[in-house]
Amino acid sequence: MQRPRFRHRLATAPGDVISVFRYTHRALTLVWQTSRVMMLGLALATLVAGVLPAVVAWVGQLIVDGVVEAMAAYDGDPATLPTVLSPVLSLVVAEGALIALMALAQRILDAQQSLLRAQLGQKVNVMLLEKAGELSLSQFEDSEIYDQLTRARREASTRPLSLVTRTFALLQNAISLTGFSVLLVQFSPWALLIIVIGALPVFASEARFSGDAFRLFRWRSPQMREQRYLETLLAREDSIKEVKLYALEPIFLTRYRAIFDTLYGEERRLTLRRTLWGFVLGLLGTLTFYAAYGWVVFETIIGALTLGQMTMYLLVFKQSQGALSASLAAVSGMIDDNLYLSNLYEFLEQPTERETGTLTEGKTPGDGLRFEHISFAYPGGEQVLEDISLHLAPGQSLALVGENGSGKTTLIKLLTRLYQPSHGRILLDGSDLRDWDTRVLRQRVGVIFQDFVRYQFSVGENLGVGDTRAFEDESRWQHAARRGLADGFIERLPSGYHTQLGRWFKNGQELSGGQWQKIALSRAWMREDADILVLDEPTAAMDAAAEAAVFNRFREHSRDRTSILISHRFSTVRNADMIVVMDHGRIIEQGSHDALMATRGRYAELFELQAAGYR
Ligand SMILES: Nc1ncnc2c1ncn2[C@@H]1O[C@H](COP(=O)(O)OP(=O)(O)OP(=O)(O)O)[C@@H](O)[C@H]1O
Repeated sequence: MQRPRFRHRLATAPGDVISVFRYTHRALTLVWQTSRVMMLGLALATLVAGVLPAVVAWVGQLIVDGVVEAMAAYDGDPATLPTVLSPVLSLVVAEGALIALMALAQRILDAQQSLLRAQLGQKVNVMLLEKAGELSLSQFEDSEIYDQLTRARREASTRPLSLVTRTFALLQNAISLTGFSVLLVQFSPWALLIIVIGALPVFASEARFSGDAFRLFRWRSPQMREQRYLETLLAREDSIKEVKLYALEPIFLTRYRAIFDTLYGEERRLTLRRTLWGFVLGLLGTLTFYAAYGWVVFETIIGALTLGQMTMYLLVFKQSQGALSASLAAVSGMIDDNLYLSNLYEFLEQPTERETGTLTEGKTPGDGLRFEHISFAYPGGEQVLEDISLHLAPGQSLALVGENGSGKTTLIKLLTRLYQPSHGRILLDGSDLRDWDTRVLRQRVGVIFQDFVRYQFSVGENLGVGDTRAFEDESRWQHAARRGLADGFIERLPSGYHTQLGRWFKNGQELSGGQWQKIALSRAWMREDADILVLDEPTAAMDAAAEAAVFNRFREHSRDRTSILISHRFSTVRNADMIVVMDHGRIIEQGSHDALMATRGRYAELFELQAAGYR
């Protein structure tokens, strides 16, 4: 399979370098909102951990000079030993205590970070899921938005904390550096310059490569998604049956490997370049350090520095170099985090369509449902519904028939406002669906789609999802199950309504296709307030006796409700008050069974065909 190659350095506008920090403030706010106490704790521990190294270096100098002085003062008389020793020893104790304090500050920092990481990960994931809930169905079906969501879920939950940690690391190292600079400047201001010059090239190359790494991450996210999908196919119980029977593993695995090979190739190229440049430019740092080393040694030999000062300056040189490169690494890490956060915020800022109106009641209650010249095309797709007009009075039953793909389910998606018509309008009780409060609207409509969800929950909860207010109400479950004719088999299950369904969790019980459909039907019956019931091929998996029983029960309970039934079985369709025959998105015939049979059109033809099949 030919796959596009990633080209490094796609586009970096000059403004990017500054704008790259635009999310730092937001990340800080996010962490602040998550836990003020911990953020303050982090700041304090950072300050302590930042100041201490310079103090330790200074005490170190005092110790060495103290030792030299004590050596000179000690005249061999053991009686004077305590007086000579005690100042130096107390300095040693002080340094030990400082080191212990530093270790404590570091531990506290680590502990706070790991707790904050957990809290923030959860917070960002909830933000992402809440946002996902606000997206419209067409946004969900947009592969770019889906990519953004996947990328954000994979990376972004750890990035806000990482950004904050790095901001603090930068502060900590900047504080240490200031301390070191105070000491170093006394030696020579040039020494400072040498250190800065040594560190800059590595930083520049790191910043550049992290930009490249991010662009690579973005570029490959569709392929990563494809890989995840193949993993799902190969490792999940609902697909593994077919994969095994058709012996698909080799094909899927080959594809899986091919994707990896392309991605890995790009990653290797980048890693190699990054390592090579990191090493070469890092040598510059080592070089400057040893130049400074030579200089300090020289100054000590000619007597300009004491031995204590030499030890201190060498330590300070080493540590300031460390602190500087840690600061620069923090900055380049911050650039990195900002890039990944840009992805998170791009997703969170995706405009969502205003989904809801305010109406809770129509202008002319009792008018029922009206489709007026409805046309519709899925985003980026062709027209699938054309000029559909229909009126359905309360209590009437409608059956939709037509070939596969003729637009029946799409019509229901428009009725439930999962999509908006491209032209025309749908009225409920005289008011446009767009003006209805979607929550009220959806409470009035009970729908079971062909591809209803088989939740890996208990039986009762699988019914309860039909009405969130009665999600855990066992008597309502039982009532709904009786209407959907599911009560019989549910009561025979090991734990009745509390039996876990599906195979993902412990003691899960799998149901047959027909049993699942009865669960779905009962779920629709949970909607007691719904005055419009829609069943999209609800009985395709049931045996003939079960189907007949379901429809008798359905008619009995839906007498005062409007019902819409989609079915390919004409025996169930014939009893509807009105039958609508669809073809390529248009209505080609409509009327009662008898009227349609009398006109001897498409309906009559299809009905005869099915009837002949049963004879
Ligand atoms: N989410 C979607 N995005 C784009 N096109 C879609 C989508 N869902 C359906 N379609 C297209 O819309 C057309 C109508 O599909 P629809 O599901 O409404 O048909 P149907 O009459 O319910 O078919 P069936 O009897 O097979 O259930 C089909 O051509 C299909 O390819």
